[in-house]
Amino acid sequence: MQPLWEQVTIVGVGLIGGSLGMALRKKGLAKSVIGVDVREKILDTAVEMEAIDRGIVDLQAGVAEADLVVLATPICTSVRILTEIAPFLKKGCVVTDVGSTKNLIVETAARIMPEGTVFVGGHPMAGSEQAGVNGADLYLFENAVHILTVMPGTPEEPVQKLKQTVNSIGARVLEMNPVQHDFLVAGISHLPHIVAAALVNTVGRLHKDYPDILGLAAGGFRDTTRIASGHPLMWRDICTTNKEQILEVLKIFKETLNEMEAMIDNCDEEGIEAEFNRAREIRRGIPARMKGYLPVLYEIIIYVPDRPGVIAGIASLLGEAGINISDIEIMRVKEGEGGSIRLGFGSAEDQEKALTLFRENNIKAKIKL
Ligand SMILES: NC(=O)c1ccc[n+]([C@@H]2O[C@H](COP(=O)([O-])OP(=O)(O)OC[C@H]3O[C@@H](n4cnc5c(N)ncnc54)[C@H](O)[C@@H]3O)[C@@H](O)[C@H]2O)c1
Ligand SMILES: O=C(O)C(=O)C[C@]1(C(=O)O)C=C[C@@H](O)C=C1
Repeated sequence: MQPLWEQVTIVGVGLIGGSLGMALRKKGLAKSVIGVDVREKILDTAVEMEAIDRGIVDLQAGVAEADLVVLATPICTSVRILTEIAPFLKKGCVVTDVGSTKNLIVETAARIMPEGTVFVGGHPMAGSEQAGVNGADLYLFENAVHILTVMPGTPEEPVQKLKQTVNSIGARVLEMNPVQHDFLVAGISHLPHIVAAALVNTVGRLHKDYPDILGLAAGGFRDTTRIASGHPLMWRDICTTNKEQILEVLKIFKETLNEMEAMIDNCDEEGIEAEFNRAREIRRGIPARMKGYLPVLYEIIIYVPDRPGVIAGIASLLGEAGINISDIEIMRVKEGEGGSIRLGFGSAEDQEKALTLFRENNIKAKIKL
């Protein structure tokens, strides 16, 4: 692909910045990708992981020649860095960010961006609980929604270039204003993190008197609390820069919790069942095959004996039939006996073909709904 940018500078080559650098380089979207971070060691790792072409610790020098700057540090740091770099940006430079909240940085940009430069806020709705460049993933943005907060009066050409960049790394652009963005993500992203942390800390309190409690954690506790392992500093910045919106959704959450508490207290069987039914229905509304809005995987679960070479056998069976495996996970295994494997395919057609193939070969298989 023809490079869209001469030089992209990513400030903060961590999980998101590193993943973005990998995707930009892989797709040939920039002639060079420069990384700026606080320590040489991080930059060396980023070069080794092919996330950047070259690293530089000096912020001013790192952005001076860039025609696209991406701020990918914790949000309060990005706001501070934007203020610091603004006077040194070259004419025509486009600045975007990946921060989880948008009001503060968009307001700051409106005040300080020099004439001839453009700021467009960004937020990829993809990530993980890991932090740092070692957690970066070339395919992190594949099928993810990438929100852009394009403000009225922003020149069309840089916006189009940015949209093309986002689309080229496999994500899908969704335009939103920062106020609406911050309220919606308070509900769909920030509340879950706060609740997960509160859940873990509640069990932490029990842990004092019942030290064995963590050993009892099954799928439910693990599934609902994965994100509680996220970077505390990142989440601190999210909470402080989205205070009002988070407080608003927390109020609704507490009301919901209080209602459930009352139902349980009153042994209101009908009410409890209705509440769980409502939750089940709403959750079913999340498109099952989608991360964000685009289709991702068509999945099958197979049950196989625990024997050396089983996975290789499955892979070649599918390979010979021209079916590509998009994702594979060993779900459960009893050593020496057998286990279940989840396989993901790129289309319903491949899923159907694979199911037939497994059944023809006496491999127990079912579609994962
Ligand atoms: N983690 C996620 O799931 C996720 C998802 C979407 C958006 N975001 C947003 O992306 C941003 C980055 O998050 P992350 O998860 O990649 O964090 P991270 O901790 O993995 O990476 C941040 C990087 O910024 C560097 N950094 C910190 N201060 C710096 C400074 N002053 N100058 C230069 N570099 C500096 C750190 O060394 C680190 O390499 C945050 O604003 C976050 O809100 C995160
Ligand atoms: O950990 C994940 O799987 C994430 O998608 C991280 C997540 C989220 O849960 O909403 C967290 C913060 C971001 O701003 C975007 C994404």
